[in-house]
Amino acid sequence: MDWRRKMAAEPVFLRDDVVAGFLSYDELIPRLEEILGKFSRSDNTDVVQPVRSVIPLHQHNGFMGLMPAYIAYEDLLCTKTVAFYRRNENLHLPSTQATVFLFNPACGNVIAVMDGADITFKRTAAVSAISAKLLMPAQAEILCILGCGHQAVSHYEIFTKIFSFKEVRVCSRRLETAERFAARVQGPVKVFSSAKEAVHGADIIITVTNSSQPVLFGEWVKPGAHIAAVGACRPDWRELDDALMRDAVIYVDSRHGAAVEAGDIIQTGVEVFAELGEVLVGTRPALRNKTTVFKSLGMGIQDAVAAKLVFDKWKSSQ
Ligand SMILES: NC(=O)C1=CN([C@@H]2O[C@H](COP(=O)(O)OP(=O)(O)OC[C@H]3O[C@@H](n4cnc5c(N)ncnc54)[C@H](O)[C@@H]3O)[C@@H](O)[C@H]2O)C=CC1
Ligand SMILES: O=C([O-])C1=[NH+]CCC1
Repeated sequence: MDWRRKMAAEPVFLRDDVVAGFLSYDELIPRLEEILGKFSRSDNTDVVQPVRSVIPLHQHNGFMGLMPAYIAYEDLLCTKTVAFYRRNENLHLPSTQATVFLFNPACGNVIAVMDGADITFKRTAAVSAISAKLLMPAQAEILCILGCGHQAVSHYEIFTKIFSFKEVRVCSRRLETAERFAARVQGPVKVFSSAKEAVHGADIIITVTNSSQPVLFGEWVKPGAHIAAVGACRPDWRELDDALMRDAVIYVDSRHGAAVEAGDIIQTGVEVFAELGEVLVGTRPALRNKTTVFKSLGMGIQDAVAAKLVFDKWKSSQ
């Protein structure tokens, strides 16, 4: 055969239900803690992840991001493409459309293509849960989730699985979305029509909206609360107001990512106190007694470790 036509083995394609079946929070959380810690070490050379490159698709009210990552000590090479379309909400399609590619790092050929929806939902919620483990008040009784879409579901799942709250509250832009959410999830939840009332007295607040304007205001927030701010991942999008950003201690997943993408940080000019990984490895403290914000943007290394868990499970099932 002509050497120029020689092909590597065909990649396997793993559908969303297959990926979901192989991805558990119990395995994901320790892997995420490990990789976040390694990423944030000052002597890190092993975990390579450029800031996501993004193409805005103004005509469709969306954007597409490319999220490559290489984890040298595991020889793990991965890329996710992720698109986010606000309009999909009205079309009853997931707003996030993601595909994960795993490569053979020795030759560059693709070994697996996976639907990336479940990976994106679960790893994002798992990282928020890690932030809460480190930063929420010791006696956290009330959890409030603002936004009732796909991320809200995975966040509800993991937060109610690993913590016990006296009360879980939700509020979305439309009351019927919050009511649909409450009917869908397994477990108690109180639906609110006002965000201000929903967050009153909450110890932990998760913002998972597709809003580009603040949905959470400092004057509503109980001092000492922890906020996991998951939406607003564009430099011109906001979820939190200036007062909250200025009063809180700010943690991020990646300082570089935050400086380029986090509207809440860029527009207020506040200083980042620490990366979550720095807290995990003990080089920066977890200031649990202060009001804390974890500004999450999502990282390619999170997708990479999740995809490896899925691929290894799939391989051993063959
Ligand atoms: N940090 C990370 O790693 C990731 C962040 N995201 C971001 O998370 C956000 C949520 O994603 P999905 O749940 O997939 O989107 P989705 O479209 O499924 O849900 C968004 C929800 O926000 C609600 N909402 C919009 N404006 C609101 C307001 N003012 N108050 C309360 N609720 C409001 C909508 O009604 C909807 O229920 C998006 O901004 C997305 O870009 C998504 C993936 C990963
Ligand atoms: O990390 C991720 O997959 C995303 N962050 C914002 C939109 C999608």
